[in-house]
Amino acid sequence: MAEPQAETVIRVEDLAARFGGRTIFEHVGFEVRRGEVFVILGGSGCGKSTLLKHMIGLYPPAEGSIHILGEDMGSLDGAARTALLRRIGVMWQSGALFGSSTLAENIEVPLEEHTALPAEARALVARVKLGLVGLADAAQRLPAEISGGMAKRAGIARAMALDPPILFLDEPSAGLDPITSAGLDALIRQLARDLGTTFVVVTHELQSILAIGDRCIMLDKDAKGMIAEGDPRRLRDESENPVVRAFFRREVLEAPPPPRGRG
Ligand SMILES: Nc1ncnc2c1ncn2[C@@H]1O[C@H](COP(=O)(O)OP(=O)(O)OP(=O)(O)O)[C@@H](O)[C@H]1O
Repeated sequence: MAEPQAETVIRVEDLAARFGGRTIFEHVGFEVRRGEVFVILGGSGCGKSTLLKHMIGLYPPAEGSIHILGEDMGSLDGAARTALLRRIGVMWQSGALFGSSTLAENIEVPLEEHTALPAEARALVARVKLGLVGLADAAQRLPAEISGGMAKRAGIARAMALDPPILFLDEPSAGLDPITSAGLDALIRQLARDLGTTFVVVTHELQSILAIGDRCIMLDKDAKGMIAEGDPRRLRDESENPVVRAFFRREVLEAPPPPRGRG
């Protein structure tokens, strides 16, 4: 969990996203602090992925600004922009591994692209990163030979290859069963705690939000913007916004039943 006064590593101010004149959201503003797991949540189509893509510089803001590690994303170009982008890691929903390369080779790709490390050092870094996500024994396997949960872990290991202080995860639980998803949540918390990595996680999985999120924001399609910000457990218990309450309650009802045969 982040220190109360931890440094701000991301500052989003009055951000608007529009496509062809259509507003997806506007007046979005929040801060992410070093070492916390920050969750972007909301129903389908509210703009979670669009916000993430703005934060990693894939889309220019229609209005407003995004500062990452003190740098204004919008004002950087060329080498300064590349240098900043190297300091953030991204794991896309699918894991997006290269199918014909082993897991170790997958992790070496960003090292080959962005560093002058010799082959033995790259191999060593790949082993360390796979060890961090519990895949030390799977280094020589191909993506087709591993489970969905392992592919997500490998995707996180690859996103960590260059030791970024901030990691963005797009729907990490998508396509996973509840037990595998809970294991991934535990890994995310462990990495945040042990390495001090800041996580920004896009998800609409309530169990994950409550398990990993120090703080969150909730986007809403109808409001075209943010409708809540804060500790997700407090929002669940105390929010007076009916949409926020419905979001948490609906999904609680959809959660799997507790195991039978106890008590
Ligand atoms: N490049 C784009 N051009 C035009 N419209 C886009 C583009 N990217 C996203 N949109 C639109 O923005 C809206 C929000 O999409 P987005 O994928 O960000 O939502 P989301 O909250 O991540 O949804 P989900 O949970 O279903 O993935 C959608 O209506 C989508 O069609």
